[in-house]
Amino acid sequence: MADAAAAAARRLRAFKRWMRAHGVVCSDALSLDVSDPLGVHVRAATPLRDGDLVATIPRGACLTPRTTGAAAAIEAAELGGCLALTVAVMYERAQGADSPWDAYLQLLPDCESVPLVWPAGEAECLLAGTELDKIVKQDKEFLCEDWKECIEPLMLSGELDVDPDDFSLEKYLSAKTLVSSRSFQIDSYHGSGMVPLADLFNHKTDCEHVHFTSASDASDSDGEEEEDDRSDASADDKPTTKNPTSSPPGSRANDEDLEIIIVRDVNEGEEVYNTYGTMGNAALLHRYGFTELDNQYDIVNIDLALVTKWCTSIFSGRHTRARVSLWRNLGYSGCTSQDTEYFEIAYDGEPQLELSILLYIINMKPDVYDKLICVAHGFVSDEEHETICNVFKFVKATSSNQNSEVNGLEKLPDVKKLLHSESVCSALLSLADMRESLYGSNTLEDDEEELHACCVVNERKLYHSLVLRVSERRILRRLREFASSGSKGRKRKHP
Ligand SMILES: C[S@@+](CC[C@H](N)C(=O)[O-])C[C@H]1O[C@@H](n2cnc3c(N)ncnc32)[C@H](O)[C@@H]1O
Repeated sequence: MADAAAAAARRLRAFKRWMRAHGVVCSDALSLDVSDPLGVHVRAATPLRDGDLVATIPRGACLTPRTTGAAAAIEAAELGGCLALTVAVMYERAQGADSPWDAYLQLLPDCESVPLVWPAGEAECLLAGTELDKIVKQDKEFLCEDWKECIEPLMLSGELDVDPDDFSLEKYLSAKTLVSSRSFQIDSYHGSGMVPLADLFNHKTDCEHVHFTSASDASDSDGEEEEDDRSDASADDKPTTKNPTSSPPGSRANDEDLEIIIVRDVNEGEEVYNTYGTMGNAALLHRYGFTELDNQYDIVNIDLALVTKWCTSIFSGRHTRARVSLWRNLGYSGCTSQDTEYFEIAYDGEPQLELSILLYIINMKPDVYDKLICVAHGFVSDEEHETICNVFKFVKATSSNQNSEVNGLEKLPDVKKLLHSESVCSALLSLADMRESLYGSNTLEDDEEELHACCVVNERKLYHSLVLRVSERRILRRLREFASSGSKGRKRKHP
């Protein structure tokens, strides 16, 4: 333990020398704390005030596909985005002490503990039923393909003169985890890169203390991400330096330094946080290997396939297909990712509007449905809730079971109120149960108890996967509360 602490302190001293040699200026007001085995923390050595400039970093000090010794080979192989940066990181790591970034790279972990590099059996078991269950398996498949198609040929071409062990699939996945958890969009010339010092700040949702910006930053606008890696599910959330679009793509580098500026006061001794974006726990664990308790951006998804499974357990397959088709003809769809269509359940348990509308249509009485399909095309509007308003009005006019609440129906809250019907809520309760069953036989209370007893330092994978499971299952509990409030005291009837 003492040896590990001494080695960490040595690496930090070497990094500080490296910063001085490369023109990276870090204010004495920031202290870099390497005493935690889980990683570096940046702290305030003295009180920090909004507007304080605490560091400047020359763009040339950043490790990018342009600045690496492998730049020519990367360009010749026409690698772009995340793949190009991952090759740059692998190449510089392979150079060891000869790499200009050696002291910086030595400060980084071998890999970030994201599910991509968890042993396959462990990932399967720990993530069963969660939002990451399928994604991690797909990631691995895509990255293996990328390695076979791009990295192996580059290595075999001899252009880089590297030891094949340094470009193995395992090393590729490790470098990829660093790129996914630490890279920034710098500017259109450098693209995405590793920014020494800037990548030492940890994340806190909606409570960051620092912003990264360039010296001539006038526009204060985030840059466009040049991202071609299909497995990089949350590329939108990547932290960016500000004003990166000031030079056109492919033009010469902008030589202004990147700056780190305080945007929220920090007391002496407190940790100085950045934000990596507004992300739920699934995205945080997927990309960065950690989670946050009580994360307001958490969601849980219900696949359309689960909805149709529920529907066919009550109605016929024909009924299911016809109702989904009417829903689509009214202009509705779910969210899509790769080959899956799904609906989001928000942190507070509220289902995505499109899901409630689908359940409403599924439960519609056959005679009303038969009349509606003939006129549905005329109801479609650009305003999603206007379409469903038209449907409500039609149902009211057609159905014997007239609903006076339809009068004056204009705003989204009115629509939501009508969708909070007995039949929709009862379907939501069934869907919550079906979604919950994917987690296996443990109850939410079992998971909460296990989380309570779990040590984040010694059982990091278990801890963060439990936070993810518990967060998702609490949302399902809130969905049940939401749905139960809709069915209370009402008689079961068709909409
Ligand atoms: C950009 S680095 C931040 C610096 C990092 N702590 C280090 O040791 O270099 C991102 C990584 O830091 C860790 N991290 C960042 N914010 C965290 C948080 N709020 N809780 C736990 N780990 C965090 C995760 O391992 C993440 O992948």
